[in-house]
Amino acid sequence: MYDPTLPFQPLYRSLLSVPAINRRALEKAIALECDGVILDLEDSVAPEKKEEARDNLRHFFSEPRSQAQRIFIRINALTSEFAEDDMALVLALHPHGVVIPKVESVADLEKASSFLETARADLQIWAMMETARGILNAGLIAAAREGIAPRLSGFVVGLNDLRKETRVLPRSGRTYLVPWLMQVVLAARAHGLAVIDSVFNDFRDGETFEQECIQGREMGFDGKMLIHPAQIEPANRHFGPSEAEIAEARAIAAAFSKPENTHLNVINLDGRMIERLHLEEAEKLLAQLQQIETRKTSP
Ligand SMILES: CC(C)(COP(=O)(O)OP(=O)(O)OC[C@H]1O[C@@H](n2cnc3c(N)ncnc32)[C@H](O)[C@@H]1OP(=O)(O)O)[C@@H](O)C(=O)NCCC(=O)NCCSC(=O)C[C@H](O)C(=O)O
Ligand SMILES: [Mg+2]
Repeated sequence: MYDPTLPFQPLYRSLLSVPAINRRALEKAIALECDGVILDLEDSVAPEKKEEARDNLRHFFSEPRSQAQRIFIRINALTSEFAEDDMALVLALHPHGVVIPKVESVADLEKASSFLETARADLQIWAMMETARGILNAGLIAAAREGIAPRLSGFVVGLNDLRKETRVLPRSGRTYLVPWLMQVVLAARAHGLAVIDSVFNDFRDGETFEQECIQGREMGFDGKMLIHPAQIEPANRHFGPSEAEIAEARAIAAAFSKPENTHLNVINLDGRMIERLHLEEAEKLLAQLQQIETRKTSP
């Protein structure tokens, strides 16, 4: 069963992007059931509105808000004239993490880390994987977590930028993009990062969105970056454990807890070979379920 001693793994099923310039959306975001919000200072804010958007975030952080949501700030590109002021804001507001757009190299992470030298150790860096160079270097970038960028905690794919640069057309099933998506997942998993699938722009097309969530989950993503509140419920559903997975995890945990199986590493469960690695997976899934249940009841 659920073991409270397992390390705390935050939920990242649904990360909603909220334009920092949109006060109404910022107000609404607090009460939404997404696992996290990405307060966006980059693409959704016009250049002349950046300072007003930063002011909105100062106000947002001064208000009481849900402890259940992870809060990220997406800054402008490190090469832009806005990055320094954005990072100063991040230092002042202490979100859970800062999302760096268009990360292409380890040097980008070094630069981001240097801005945050005086920040609390738990302030995370998340990197957007959304350029051709970024995807090519995904393994090296992820490995920086074990070297010069220990704050690095997650990747978020950005397909709008990646499609623009590579000219891959938006087609059903994301056929030509799948190898690059899998490269990002592989790099993230090799170095213990969370990994989040890209936004889906047609927020009124719920059916295709659900298919993309199913695909993202099958590819190994932890969750999806979202642009609209209507996408939260399906993302939470598809990136959370299904009824069948819960039943299976419980059956595996129950089987290994039987006295006759205590000293066995491999057992026969209804005609299938089950090993202790499956028990670890089952325990992780049940821990995630427990967190989801707790979220429903916590303010
Ligand atoms: C896309 C939108 C501009 C649509 O907004 P709107 O026209 O207001 O839609 P609705 O009328 O359907 O909205 C219904 C209510 O929901 C609120 N709302 C909408 N979106 C959000 C949101 N993101 N967060 C919180 N609340 C939201 C509206 O205010 C309405 O409320 P009410 O007034 O009570 O009825 C809009 O959805 C939007 O701006 N979305 C986010 C855009 C964004 O953040 N873009 C940047 C991230 S995308 C990205 O990162 C791409 C990546 O870099 C890449 O390369 O791929
Ligand atoms: Mg982008």
